[in-house]
Amino acid sequence: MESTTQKPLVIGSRASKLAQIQADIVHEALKAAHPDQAFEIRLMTTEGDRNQSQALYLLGGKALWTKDLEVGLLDGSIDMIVHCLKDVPTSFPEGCELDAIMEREDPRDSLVVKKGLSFKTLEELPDGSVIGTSSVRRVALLKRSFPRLAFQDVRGNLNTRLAKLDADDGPYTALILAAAGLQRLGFGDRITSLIDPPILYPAVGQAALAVEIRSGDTRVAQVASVLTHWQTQWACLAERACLRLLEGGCSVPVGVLSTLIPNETESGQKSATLKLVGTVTSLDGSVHIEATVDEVIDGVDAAEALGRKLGDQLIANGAGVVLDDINKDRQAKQVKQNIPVTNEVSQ
Ligand SMILES: NCc1[nH]cc(CCC(=O)O)c1CC(=O)O
Repeated sequence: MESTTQKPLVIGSRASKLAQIQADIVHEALKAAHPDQAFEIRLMTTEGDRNQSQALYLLGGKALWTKDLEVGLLDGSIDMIVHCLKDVPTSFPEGCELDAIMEREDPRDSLVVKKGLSFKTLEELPDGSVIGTSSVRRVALLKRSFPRLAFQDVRGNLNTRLAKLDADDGPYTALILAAAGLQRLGFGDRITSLIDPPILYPAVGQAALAVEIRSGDTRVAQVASVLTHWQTQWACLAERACLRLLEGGCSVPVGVLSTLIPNETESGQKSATLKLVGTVTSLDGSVHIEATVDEVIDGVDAAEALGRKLGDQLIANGAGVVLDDINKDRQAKQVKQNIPVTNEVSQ
């Protein structure tokens, strides 16, 4: 029985503008589904927000963005966390688990050209143009197709990055940003062009929002489950299973393009054909490994098994060498700069 006298459920979120918009999306959907349940949003800054100085590749740790919120989840000050699924590590701290996954928006990355410049596509950019991105996946894949372009780290939330791009004396000609984030933030008009595979394969989980809860909190799990879009959930859990397998000891520029086609079944039992194209690319773009799997699946377990199969295929096709090199490169730089050694990267 739900009643308005029940204590409000607290939705935790980072405090950036994008994170607030995402928390509002979740809040509105939950209110609509549970009119008698009260909710409130609690905003928190995370280590990732506080430390804007170092390259994400070296700083590592997607947990930078999630840990402070997870502490709140575990101490009961919040009941659920809204995340971009892309930023959620593939394994959770003890006591936390992934719950809902919402319908995915456009998973593609986009080119955002500096205001006042008329270039429309990557092809049109002059040699040596500086592309701002902090994602090793984007750098690796773009170096492969556009070795004549230059790449430079850019940090900060989306608003900050766009301001850095447009600054008169700024170094960047263009940024690469997820279309979904720009659209949610109302900056869809800044998308100069969308970048399709095989130029850029999306990051695992890109463009899907997700909710993390306390393990075994059946009440919150039940409340939040209305948010789940099963087609997105199956595809994204498969992608995450692939990434988890590849991370075994190291972290990599991984891209995955998922295509899920629901099957008509007479029994009402859900079923779908899921095709996954996975990529692992060396940091300089010189080695590029691909694999494809395509199967009929009947649930999340089968989705995850298919994701692991994709990971195994990538290893069989030679991804292991790329993974080892990247791991060594990162560790050497971390040691040199006195940064704690970690194995996670920004996607
Ligand atoms: N790493 C930051 C981040 N995490 C999720 C998104 C985009 C929105 C999404 O994938 O849901 C972004 C910005 C970007 O990559 O341009």
